[in-house]
Amino acid sequence: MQVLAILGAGGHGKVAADCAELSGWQEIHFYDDAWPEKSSVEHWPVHGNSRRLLARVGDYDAAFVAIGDGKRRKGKSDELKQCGFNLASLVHPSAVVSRYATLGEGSMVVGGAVINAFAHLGNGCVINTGATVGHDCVLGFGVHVAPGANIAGHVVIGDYSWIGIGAKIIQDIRVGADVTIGAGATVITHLPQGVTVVGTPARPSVRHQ
Ligand SMILES: CC(=O)SCCNC(=O)CCNC(=O)[C@H](O)C(C)(C)COP(=O)(O)OP(=O)(O)OC[C@H]1O[C@@H](n2cnc3c(N)ncnc32)[C@H](O)[C@@H]1OP(=O)(O)O
Repeated sequence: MQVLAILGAGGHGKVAADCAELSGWQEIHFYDDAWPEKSSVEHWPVHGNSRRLLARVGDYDAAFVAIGDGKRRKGKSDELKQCGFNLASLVHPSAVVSRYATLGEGSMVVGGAVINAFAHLGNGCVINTGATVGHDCVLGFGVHVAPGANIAGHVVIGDYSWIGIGAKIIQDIRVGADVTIGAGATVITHLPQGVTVVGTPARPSVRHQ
């Protein structure tokens, strides 16, 4: 029996469990640092917090970190690896991942997403529902491409950047690390590290009083 531990019993964890079951994992055990207050998620019991999980490396074929924040996801993934866990990558059966693409460990590709030929994704990336990643793209660690976002060919995206729901990035664009692209934005210029952009064409977000 193939048993997977999922750390993070929130909405992202539920999607991960669904992807895992549909892709052949036979048993899912959740862990969450809100345990014991949080004792279950839907019909899945929560078996402990991350400290408990670290002590149970021999009980699992692999672990998956389902924490939305990319930096926390990376931190917890590193801890698990150092303790000897294999990190699973999860691909929903309705997603299409080119045989010529590479997907880093601890990543998840959700239903209806497409990753095209010669795209290379770092560890801990999330390609969410119906998102597309074009040919020859390079995504760093912990990049989240939210549902329905589209990334054209030859785009480079730095570590931990967040591509908002329904956003578009045209071809050959370079997006720095820690960038946030707002929902529905259209990115047509290179973006420096740490910026938040919104709108079409995407511009730095400014709050008006
Ligand atoms: C399965 C899942 O659920 S995955 C989750 C998917 N969710 C997402 O992708 C969410 C993406 N997040 C957003 O779009 C957010 O609005 C953010 C990150 C852009 C907000 O960034 P902030 O810098 O905090 O923006 P803030 O809220 O201060 O707004 C600043 C200005 O930008 C505007 N703004 C914010 N978001 C957007 C947007 N997506 N498009 C256009 N304008 C926007 C605001 O209206 C405001 O303008 P105003 O002062 O004239 O009203």
